[in-house]
Amino acid sequence: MILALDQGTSSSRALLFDKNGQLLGLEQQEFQQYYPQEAWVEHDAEEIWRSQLQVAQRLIEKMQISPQAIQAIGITNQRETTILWDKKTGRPVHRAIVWQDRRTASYCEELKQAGHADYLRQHTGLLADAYFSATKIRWILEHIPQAKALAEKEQLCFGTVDSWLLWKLTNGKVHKTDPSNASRTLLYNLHTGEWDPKLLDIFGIPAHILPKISASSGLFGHTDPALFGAEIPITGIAGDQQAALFGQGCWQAGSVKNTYGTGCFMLMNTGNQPQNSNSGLLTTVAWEIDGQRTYALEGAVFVAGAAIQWLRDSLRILDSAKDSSYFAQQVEDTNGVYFVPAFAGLGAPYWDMYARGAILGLSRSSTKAHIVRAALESLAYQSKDLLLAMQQDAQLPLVQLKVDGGASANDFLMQFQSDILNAELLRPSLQETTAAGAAYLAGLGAKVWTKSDIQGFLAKQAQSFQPNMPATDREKRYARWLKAVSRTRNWAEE
Ligand SMILES: Nc1ncnc2c1ncn2[C@@H]1O[C@H](COP(=O)(O)OP(=O)(O)O)[C@@H](O)[C@H]1O
Ligand SMILES: O=P(O)(O)OC[C@H](O)CO
Repeated sequence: MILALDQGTSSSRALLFDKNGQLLGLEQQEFQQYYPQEAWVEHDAEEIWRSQLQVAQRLIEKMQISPQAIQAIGITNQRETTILWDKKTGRPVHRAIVWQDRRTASYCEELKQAGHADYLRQHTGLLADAYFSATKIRWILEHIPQAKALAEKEQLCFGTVDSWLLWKLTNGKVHKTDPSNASRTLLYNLHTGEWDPKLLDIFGIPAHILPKISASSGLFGHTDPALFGAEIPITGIAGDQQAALFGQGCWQAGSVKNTYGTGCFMLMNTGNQPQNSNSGLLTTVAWEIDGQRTYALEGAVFVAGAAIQWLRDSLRILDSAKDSSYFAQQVEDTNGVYFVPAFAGLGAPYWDMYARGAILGLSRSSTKAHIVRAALESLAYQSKDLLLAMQQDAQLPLVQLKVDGGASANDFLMQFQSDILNAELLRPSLQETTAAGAAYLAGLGAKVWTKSDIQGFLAKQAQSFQPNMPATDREKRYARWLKAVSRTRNWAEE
């Protein structure tokens, strides 16, 4: 059996897979989001750890399995989210600064003005944007005196969520990450596969706080026996979007998946060479296995399912995210309402840190159902923005898209997505592809499975959504979406 730990932005999950790659059980726990200031987003790193440990322990108890039966653990995680902790006590020096947090936007402008954007682009495949970890690390070092003092004594550790969980699982024995997570920090050189000294210098980050980088599949360490009653090897780590790419079986160059979670993330496998984007996409490591790195092009949308969460938790017009489908289908269309959920600026392909959310086209006849429908449609429009950029970079027409993530359970959304893209969507029967990807990497790393075993698991039935919207309708709606997006641009610029 393989245990996958899937630490997402909205919840922590633990999933058990049997020797045939079948999902045996799942435990999940949402945790608190903190919004201390406009466009700041934080998590309590201790709560991330507690919730992740609890779901794993609960699952083992519920399934009534012996911890010795777990052959390996795979970790997958929300990426970029930044945690700094005291090496001696293991206590975080600040709340985790979440990937969506925009507090370092003005510093990113300074980076651009200082002429660093080209170096960043060429060596990391990323942009000078508040999304990535480096500017968040710098912010903590500058604003939290304890962090600075610990750094001076070489007693400070940095990690993305994978490293933090690994550290806690091994009781402080292992400080490592994998290339898929490292490639989201703005500190990792895509070509050498190492932390880049010039980037560390630009950001003023000491090298000794960084984790060691190990292949995504292979032994990272063993769990402390006090946690589960056994020393379980941790043999797979990947950022959640790359894990989903792996879990969807997108192993060949040119294959694409889109994940609908808190955000939306479209990734295309580009093979063993990093490919530059001319269309606002990111170049990233997909995974490293057996000394071979695979790369991907990625389009990232910051707010997707989170817009539905906002309707539920802030506006309180939904009892659950699932209900969005019911309300959306109470009306034939949005009656001209467009919802641009740029709560955290706009990611790919716009990269506008100062865009902010808007609901446009309201009239006296607008209802809750129109707004809910517009929110769901915004996930599909944002994904179309990504796909067009990807097609431009890859020079390939895309006819089929593999989909997954929490919001992909919404049939209304999937049909609308297929219509607006004019492409077939394939939703696998196992929707937990992120966790499956982590389990596969761990299973390979522990030599429980071979690649061909995993290919056998992947050949399962998928549900297909076929496009069914007249071209003129599709084009008209998308043109209105682009107009709506243009109205949100640069809103918060000082
Ligand atoms: N049926 C649904 N319709 C629309 N959105 C949904 C639905 N179910 C879940 N979501 C949204 O999907 C997100 C959760 O998906 P998940 O893949 O678990 O996210 P993450 O990995 O980011 O924590 C939430 O933002 C939630 O609002
Ligand atoms: O938690 P998710 O699934 O929304 O994924 C978050 C991404 O990894 C952020 O880059």
